[in-house]
Amino acid sequence: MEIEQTGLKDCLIIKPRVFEDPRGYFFESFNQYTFEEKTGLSGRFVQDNQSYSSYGVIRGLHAQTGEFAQAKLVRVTKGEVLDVAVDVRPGSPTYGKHIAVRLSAENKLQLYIPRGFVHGFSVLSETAEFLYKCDNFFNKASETGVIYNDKDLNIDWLIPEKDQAISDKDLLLKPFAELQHI
Ligand SMILES: Cc1cn([C@H]2C[C@H](O)[C@@H](COP(=O)(O)OP(=O)(O)O[C@H]3O[C@H](C)C(=O)[C@H](O)[C@H]3O)O2)c(=O)[nH]c1=O
Repeated sequence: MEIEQTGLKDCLIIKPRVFEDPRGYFFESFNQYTFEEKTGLSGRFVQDNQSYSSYGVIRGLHAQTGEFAQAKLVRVTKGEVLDVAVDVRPGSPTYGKHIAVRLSAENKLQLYIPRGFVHGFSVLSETAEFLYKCDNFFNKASETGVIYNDKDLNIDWLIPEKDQAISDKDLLLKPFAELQHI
């Protein structure tokens, strides 16, 4: 697997080694030993999640706070998304900066998002299947986030406003300026 830095400390783009042959392809979507050896980060994940969304859906920007903060290793197994991670780590030199990367079943790229980031994605294809590993368990009481169209973050989700589909829950998320540190 190859690691690409994003400019946000420990937020990494991961390109797995894909073995192709006349039957199709094979790749290790996760190997704890290889992950830890290549990244120098903990590869101890405790929960796998999967979501399925249609074109125009924007999920996020979400995080869990405090002792339930989560690092995530995200990938797409059907379709394509624009995956966005925003650094909100206390004292980070890149506080408020974000990375946006296209993840797709085609490119098989993964994004490792450390604890202390809010995370979201927009669906660029007709549908998208989104899988991710978390290094901490779900804890509803610890959920927080930033509204997807925050003016300070000014994220380009690559989805025309008329096509955007946002949950009522996400419409209630706070502005970035009001977010307490994760
Ligand atoms: C996240 C989560 C949710 N749920 C339940 C709670 C809700 O009744 C239902 C849907 O949850 P939610 O609307 O929060 O799902 P998403 O909007 O996809 O949330 C995720 O979206 C962004 C992209 C993230 O990075 C987070 O991991 C996560 O917040 O699943 C669980 O039972 N376990 C869980 O770990």
